Amino acid sequence: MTTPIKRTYSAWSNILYSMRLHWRARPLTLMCCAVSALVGVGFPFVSILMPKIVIDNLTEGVAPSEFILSVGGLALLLAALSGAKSYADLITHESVGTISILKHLQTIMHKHLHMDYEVLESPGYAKLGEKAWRAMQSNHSPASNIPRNLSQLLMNVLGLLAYGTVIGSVHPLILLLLAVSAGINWLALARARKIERNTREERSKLQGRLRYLQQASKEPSGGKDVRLYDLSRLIRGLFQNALGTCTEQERKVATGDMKAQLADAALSLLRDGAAYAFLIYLVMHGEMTLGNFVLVFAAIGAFAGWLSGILTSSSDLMRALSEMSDIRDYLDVPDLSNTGAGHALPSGDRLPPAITLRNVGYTYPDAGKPTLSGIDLAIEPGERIAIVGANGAGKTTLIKLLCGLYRPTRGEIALGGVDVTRYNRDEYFSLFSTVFQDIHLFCCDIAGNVSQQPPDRTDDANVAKSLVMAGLMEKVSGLEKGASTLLVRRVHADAIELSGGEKQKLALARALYKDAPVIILDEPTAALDPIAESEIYQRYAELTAGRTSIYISHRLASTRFCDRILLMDGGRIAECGTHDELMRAGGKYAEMFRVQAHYYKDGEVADHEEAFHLA
Ligand SMILES: Nc1ncnc2c1ncn2[C@@H]1O[C@H](COP(=O)(O)OP(=O)(O)OP(=O)(O)O)[C@@H](O)[C@H]1O
Repeated sequence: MTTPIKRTYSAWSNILYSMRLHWRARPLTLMCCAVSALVGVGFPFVSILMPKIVIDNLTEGVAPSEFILSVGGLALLLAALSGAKSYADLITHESVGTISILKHLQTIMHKHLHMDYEVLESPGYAKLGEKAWRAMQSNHSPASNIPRNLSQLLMNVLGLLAYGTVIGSVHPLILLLLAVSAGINWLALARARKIERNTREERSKLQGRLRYLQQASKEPSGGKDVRLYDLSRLIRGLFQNALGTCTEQERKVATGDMKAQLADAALSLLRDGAAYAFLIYLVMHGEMTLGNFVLVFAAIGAFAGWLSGILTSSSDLMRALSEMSDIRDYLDVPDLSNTGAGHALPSGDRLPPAITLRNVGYTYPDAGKPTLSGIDLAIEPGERIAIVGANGAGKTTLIKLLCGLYRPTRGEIALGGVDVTRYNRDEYFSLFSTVFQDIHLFCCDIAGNVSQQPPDRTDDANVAKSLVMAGLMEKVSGLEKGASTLLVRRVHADAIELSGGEKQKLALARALYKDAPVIILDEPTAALDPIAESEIYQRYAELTAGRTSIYISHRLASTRFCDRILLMDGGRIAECGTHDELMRAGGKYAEMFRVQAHYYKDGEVADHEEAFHLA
């Protein structure tokens, strides 16, 4: 898997996407956006029309009833428009950003839960994520407010047209003056937006780093090292550095914005001054009525507002659309595996057919060289395989490939002769019960952590049986609420904490509960005490009965109860055979075994070995 590709979404595509999202969630918000735009022009227009009508009526000496009718009618219209605007603004304010954020959070959660693990883990996807999270920082972020941006833009355009018509009817020269100043303003704003665009990638990266350091400072798991190794100075230094660069970048953007605003203010002063002088000239020479003077005077003042409104709202819209692309890039990363209908899984027999690896290789995304290469292996149904090897030899990577979390970048893995990529991904996952080295507990009770299902779908008898087999029942039955005891204190105040070994037993119980035809255990006893470990060895045959099993361990002696041992070295299977065969071969396995055996007293080794033979 390579780094996810950044797509290009046109402005129209992002607008449609956003409108569709809001329309599906709450059509009223879009209607209110439209109302807000129309009333946003109508209300101020009627407001500046009113003084003209009052003056015209007075200077023309209309009848009092006609005066009251026209002015009263306008006053009522103003009240109605004001009410409509308040209501529309209330709805759009309250809903637009919130709808967008909630919808995206929901979609992202769904995406995270269902996407290919390989993509989820890839650095390229994490980079896309930084940008997307930045774009969704709050319900006020631009990308969350596209309908409001559009409404603002529409209002400003309509305002410009309406007021431009009024001003143009007096003298087109005034309009030309206003248009030229708008052009200059646009250039200043475009420059500011360019700075913002050019620094966005860097700012996202920096914010990602800041978030990581924040996280590192508060994670209890890392808190021990922070204190005992006095890491605080290092973390603070890195944080200060990132913060300094981040502030510098943000300042660049703010300075660009400020310059654009200053240019706008200076131009407005010049432009309005010149236009007002021209109006005064027209009135003094009798070329304009007093009523029209009042109207156009007010229109010119507001015209600048519509103009800068267009510039600001279109620039905000561009930014919002560009940030929307960041969100969609993140959401639209495609799955690589087959999530549709797949080849039917072999059924009937409980054991899955043979799993065959042919010349399998795997290179991590963005890694320079392959982690695994040239793996040829046929795992027979019901076979008990042990995988051993030095740190970083590729054992965990191999099992991630086997259980479908990764796709080989070379060669093929087949189940019953069928390339596993042809099976539906989730159906294929159902074949495997796994215990990985890093164990995650979920914020539900112990039973839920074992069954990985909601309470109504949890088989309590199976939970109890799995806990007994994993050696955790003694602990659980000693708890006041038994298997209903909650885990994860960060979420539940009355939750309990499990020790490292207890977590490992819980993970084993989880694997046993699932009861899949293939069980994969990656150093499942690393955190167990010697008695618990020995019990697992003795029960290994029972635990894996009727299943194909793969067992990774650094304690070579513990792998003797397996049918076959694979020794991995440098991403390849270097040796393969039974314990006796490998010892006779006198290769790396024999060397590693002797190094370990050396640390056991003869008697202990003998006891240990006896236990293995029982399995
Ligand atoms: N997500 C990853 N991205 C990039 N490289 C990785 C990733 N996971 C592991 N590696 C690299 O792949 C190599 C093999 O790792 P793997 O975890 O498969 O080794 P292992 O044999 O299980 O090691 P150990 O005995 O320490 O658990 C390591 O050198 C590691 O740096």
